[in-house]
Amino acid sequence: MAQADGIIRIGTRGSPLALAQASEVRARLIAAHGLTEDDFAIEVISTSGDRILDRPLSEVGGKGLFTKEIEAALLDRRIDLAVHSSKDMATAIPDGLAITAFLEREDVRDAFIGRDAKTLADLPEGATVGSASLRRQALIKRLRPDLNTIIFRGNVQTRLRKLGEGQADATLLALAGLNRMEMQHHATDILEPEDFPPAPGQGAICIESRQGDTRIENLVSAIVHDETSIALHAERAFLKVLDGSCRTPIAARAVLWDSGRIAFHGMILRPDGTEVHEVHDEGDADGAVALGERAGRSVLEAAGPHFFDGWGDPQP
Ligand SMILES: NCc1[nH]cc(CCC(=O)O)c1CC(=O)O
Repeated sequence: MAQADGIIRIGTRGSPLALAQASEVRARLIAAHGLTEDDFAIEVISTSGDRILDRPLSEVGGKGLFTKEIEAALLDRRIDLAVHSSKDMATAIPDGLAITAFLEREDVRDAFIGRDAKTLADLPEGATVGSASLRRQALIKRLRPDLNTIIFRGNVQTRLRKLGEGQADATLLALAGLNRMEMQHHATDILEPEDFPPAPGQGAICIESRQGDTRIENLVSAIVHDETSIALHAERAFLKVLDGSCRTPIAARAVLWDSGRIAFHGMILRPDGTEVHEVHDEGDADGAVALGERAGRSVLEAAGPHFFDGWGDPQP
């Protein structure tokens, strides 16, 4: 491709996982278009989610925390495309921006990383699990009400360090992130998604760019993964229906099978794991959004109007 268009500036967070994801996007674009590394600049942007490390995300303002500053850089034209973990993306995208690609999904499952006990079942009564994720805390308490959960913030390396220091007996991390950093040997077990469904979007990288920026849209269209996009549309539609409170633990997994059918599993939980509402449904791939919305409405209805009471104010 001719370089008259200029350097492609990729915006990313600075964590090792974020940088690995940005390099993967760059490598895929290089392979798809015969470009070289010199055609790209990787701009590291610090986000509030990287700076505020002493509070759970749900208290600081939820999902936008890992994306707001990067989206501002897109709107200011300091970068041309942003690489995100889909799991960190709010369902509302700022005016003028759009998700232009979902890449092929990595493993969607959560990994268990234990110090002495190698599996969740083997943890002794009253053991402590570190996690910043409301979903993981609630799923743990549902399966093991005797366990204590403490907040583990920071990037993957920080959390593994805290575990190594003995601040908890175990932690959970997305296997996708460990795989991308070639750190999968830290996992002592893998949690099955039927018992331990992932966060909507887990394991999938997405690219965000300015609406109408056809240079970037054309470039990234070559690396879009259709099946992942369909699954993500269903999972994000489910999330959007439930978005009233970012303190709600929400899990969802859409799987494509039999050329064009989607199997959908969604769940909402009370943060202490004592109440769970889940849905299994299926539908055609071309109705992915409708399937996710229907599943979202069905768990909302099962949960009833008071399910969300008493967890603090919904985020704006
Ligand atoms: N908020 C942190 C975050 N965002 C995405 C991932 C994992 C990678 C992915 O889901 O694609 C992680 C770390 C983790 O949960 O272990």
